[in-house]
Amino acid sequence: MPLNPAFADIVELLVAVPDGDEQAVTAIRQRDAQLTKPPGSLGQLEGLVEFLARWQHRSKPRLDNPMVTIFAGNHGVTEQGVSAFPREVTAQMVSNFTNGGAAISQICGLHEINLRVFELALELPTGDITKEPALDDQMCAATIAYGMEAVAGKPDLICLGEMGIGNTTIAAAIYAALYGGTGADWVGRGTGVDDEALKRKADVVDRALALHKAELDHPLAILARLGGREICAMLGALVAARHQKVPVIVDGYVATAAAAIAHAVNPAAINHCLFAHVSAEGAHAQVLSKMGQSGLLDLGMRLGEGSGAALAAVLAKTALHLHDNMATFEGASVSGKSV
Ligand SMILES: Cc1cc2ncn([C@H]3O[C@H](COP(=O)(O)O)[C@@H](O)[C@H]3O)c2cc1C
Ligand SMILES: O=C(O)c1cccnc1
Repeated sequence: MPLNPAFADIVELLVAVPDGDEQAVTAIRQRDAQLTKPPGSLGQLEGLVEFLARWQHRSKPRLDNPMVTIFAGNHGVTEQGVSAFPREVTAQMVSNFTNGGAAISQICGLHEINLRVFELALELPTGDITKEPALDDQMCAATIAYGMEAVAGKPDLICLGEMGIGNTTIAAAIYAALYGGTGADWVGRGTGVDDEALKRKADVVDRALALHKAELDHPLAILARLGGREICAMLGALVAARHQKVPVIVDGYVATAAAAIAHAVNPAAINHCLFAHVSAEGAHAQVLSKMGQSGLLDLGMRLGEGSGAALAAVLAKTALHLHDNMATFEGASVSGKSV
């Protein structure tokens, strides 16, 4: 089927992505070589500073205004008994985020990271993907556009997180549609479903793929048929960030689905994204490897909410602090490398 013209703008933004700033990276490497440590000894922390410089297009990157965004949406597929928790929890957790009681609220509070929650029509769950499309193309495109607003406050780093009961099933369906295989290859326990519900999740993915198979011929068609509002909005935030020179840290199994859609349109569209961690959920490691990526951390986490991404941002803040504040060999009168 020809792609709906509603998606023309987003395709254009995903295809015409700006390159990173390699001069800024060179400046970082020059300063790093002067710092009082053996070259390379801070390992991936050095790479984090280069990542910030390359995608902020600044030889002196800043993290004065890092932001975690949580996009929240509800899913018709919860009718199929695919989550250990009821749908109402999505809205309840949105209150918990703003009241400070959620894990992500505490991580952000402790480390001075801004937290913004975007509620996406929680009273209007998407269509049950075993029976109908999740969203129509217009609504999908409009929600992608809405997600672009996330970069309006000029954050210097954006962490993509989500909340949506049922959305690990949705992410699994997207991965199965993009990469092939059956539901069983991609589903995991999400909020902690038992063996029976795990089988049900796999079956739900298989039935959804069978129902929509004639219309899964473009990554954005896959997103509309199978996706969720929060995944659409995360895609919008991701691509807007690239054009606004904002590096992105992608959270876990669910947030990665937005990056997978972008990658399927244009692999270079996710070059400004860092994948925070390998989630314990389902086949997250395989998804990352399909995109030629790996997770920075591997802590056995499977929460969502942007929690893994926020922890990666803490490491990025630390890495940048070291880069900015360590003494040079000359300044501290420490002898440089002798051989
Ligand atoms: C209290 C609570 C807090 C959460 N925070 C994130 N999630 C995570 O779990 C959900 C996905 O799992 P499933 O597909 O099994 O429903 C998402 O909302 C995700 O962000 C939570 C889930 C619960 C129950
Ligand atoms: O890794 C994730 O994003 C995840 C895992 C389980 C439940 N919700 C989210």
